[in-house]
Amino acid sequence: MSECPVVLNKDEVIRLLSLEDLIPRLESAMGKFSRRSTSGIIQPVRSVLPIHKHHGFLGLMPVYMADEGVLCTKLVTFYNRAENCTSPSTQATVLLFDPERGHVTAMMNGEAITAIRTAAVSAISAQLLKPAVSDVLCILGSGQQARSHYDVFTKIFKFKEVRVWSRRREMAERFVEDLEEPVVVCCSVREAVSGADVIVTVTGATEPILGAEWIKSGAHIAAVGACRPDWRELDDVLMREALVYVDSRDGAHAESGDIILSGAQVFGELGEVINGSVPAPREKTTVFKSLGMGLQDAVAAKLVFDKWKSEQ
Ligand SMILES: NC(=O)C1=CN([C@@H]2O[C@H](COP(=O)(O)OP(=O)(O)OC[C@H]3O[C@@H](n4cnc5c(N)ncnc54)[C@H](O)[C@@H]3O)[C@@H](O)[C@H]2O)C=CC1
Ligand SMILES: O=C([O-])C1=[NH+]CCC1
Repeated sequence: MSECPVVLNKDEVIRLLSLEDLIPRLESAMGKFSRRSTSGIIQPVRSVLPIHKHHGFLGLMPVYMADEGVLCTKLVTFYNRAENCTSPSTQATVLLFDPERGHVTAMMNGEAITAIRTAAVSAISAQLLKPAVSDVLCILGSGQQARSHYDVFTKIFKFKEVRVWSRRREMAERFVEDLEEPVVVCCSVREAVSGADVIVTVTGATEPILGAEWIKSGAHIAAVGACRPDWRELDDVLMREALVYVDSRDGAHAESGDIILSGAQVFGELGEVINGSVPAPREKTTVFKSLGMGLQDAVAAKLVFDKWKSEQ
């Protein structure tokens, strides 16, 4: 190693990563990614190594953005484990490299990056696809992603009501205890999503928990969990009847149980909507099936590192 990398912990990443800077950079990078041949971005579908014995996975998410001079990879572990386990179910480290010389320039906490960039991408999907009048936000799940989605969505949008459901009610109650604004704790998914304009699914579910029959026509769903080809959050009818958008078609066809097992057609990539090459009819029920891309981590990590350098 020719130089020692800068090491940034979770608090530093949170301090250095501004949502205002992140969102336009993500839009621009995802738009560019969806232009493929002219994009100058190399991002293979993530390699995922199963850790059978412990119900977990190790994902490797490299990306090279030639025009931006960004070479990056995230290493992420994610587990499907009991709620009483004290370790976070998603943990990650992001490495930035010098693309010319090959050494690592920065190593940073990837949990913060994963939480913030995933919520920011979901917010971009909601900005483009949610109903013109969106008063009610519903969050299904009460973990790390639930919190980052709550923070980002309530910062960017104005909802009249926010609801949360968690499989164990006490987890939802604990979730709302930390919040300054009132959030309604719901007893069932059906109650939580009924009449909601925007629904975020951020659970560790492996079977569908959200059915088409409970959802208001025209709602927008940011479906963030179920990142394995045999895991589900949404039922077949919802997947087949909604317009389904993804972050990456290749990723979705390789990794999304909601898409693979329902046989749903992908209507477009979020980047294509950003580019204006795929329509975004707000009156239709829409699903953004998020899987996460190395590109999103790279954009966030570069922002963090550039900000850190500007302070030296
Ligand atoms: N699309 C993306 O870019 C990313 C997706 N994820 C995925 O998002 C989901 C949430 O991640 P975290 O918030 O980090 O996890 P977490 O463990 O902090 O929260 C998971 C939540 O799901 C609930 N849950 C677990 N099993 C369930 C089940 N069978 N039915 C209903 N609820 C259940 C838990 O009670 C908890 O509220 C996971 O599936 C994770 O793999 C995580 C990071 C990025
Ligand atoms: O993009 C990401 O980091 C992940 N997606 C699913 C689990 C972790």
